[in-house]
Amino acid sequence: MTAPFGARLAAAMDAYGPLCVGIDPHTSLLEAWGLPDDASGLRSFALTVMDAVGGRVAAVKPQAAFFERHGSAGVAVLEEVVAAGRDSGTLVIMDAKRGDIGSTMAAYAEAFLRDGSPLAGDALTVSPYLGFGSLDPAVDLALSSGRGLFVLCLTSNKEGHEVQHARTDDGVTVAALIAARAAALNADVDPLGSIGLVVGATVGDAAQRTGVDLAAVNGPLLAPGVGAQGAGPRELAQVFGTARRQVLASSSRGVLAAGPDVAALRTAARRAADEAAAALS
Ligand SMILES: O=C(O)c1cc(=O)[nH]c(=O)n1[C@@H]1O[C@H](COP(=O)(O)O)[C@@H](O)[C@H]1O
Repeated sequence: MTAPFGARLAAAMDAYGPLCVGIDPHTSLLEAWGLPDDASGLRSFALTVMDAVGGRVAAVKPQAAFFERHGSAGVAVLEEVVAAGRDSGTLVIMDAKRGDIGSTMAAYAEAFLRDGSPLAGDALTVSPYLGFGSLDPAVDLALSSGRGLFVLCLTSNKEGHEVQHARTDDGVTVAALIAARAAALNADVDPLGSIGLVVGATVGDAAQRTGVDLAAVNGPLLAPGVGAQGAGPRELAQVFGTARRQVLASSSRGVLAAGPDVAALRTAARRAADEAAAALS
């Protein structure tokens, strides 16, 4: 029986530091690495990143869009990344941000969270903006298979405010509602629940302003926005306050820009992990 995702992530963060390396093979990065903008270039890029950081960081987060844009050959590379994560003992957070009505969500859950599916990593990013309850099939399958979810709560982009900071008739913000639903699913789990939230490292004091109680979530907090989007150690410490031990900082371009040299990628990932650890200790 696989241990729950929350426990596996907590152990990985203790061992390697609170950093997730995002695998976002942008056209501009393929070019900078001297690779063609096709499935062969994508494969070389993604497997070089796995070679550099596999077994050395807590998690990797392949961004599905950059694989899907190469069609079925790109999706096959995404499957190889999932397998490489499993082989190296590095957790794979599939960043596909799925969200749909419940009956369709069940099919997404089968694709990304079911044992034996080639696209099933250890966790999946999901969007709750069709209603948190629409995610139930993913919640159920994640919990029963030892996997996790990261539910978008306070995203790193400024356009997210209009939805996430909006208030219900009762005056509660949408973000606070989402955080409370995740907290209920993680109640009493030790050391960390498996239903995490996405809270951008760039959001400043948004958690306080929206009434989101991050510490009460008792689950992992994926914090993208580190590096290329401008957040650093100071922002991490400011945004997360007393919830720091739950945070998994995420950086994609900030690390990937060091490639294609494997040693340079390793050094960049180590530096980012050490900085995150210092900021969140
Ligand atoms: O879910 C995410 O990972 C995510 C949520 C969010 O609020 N903001 C955000 O940037 N992301 C993702 O995190 C990655 C950020 O990449 P960099 O800006 O290059 O570090 C991209 O893959 C985004 O899709």
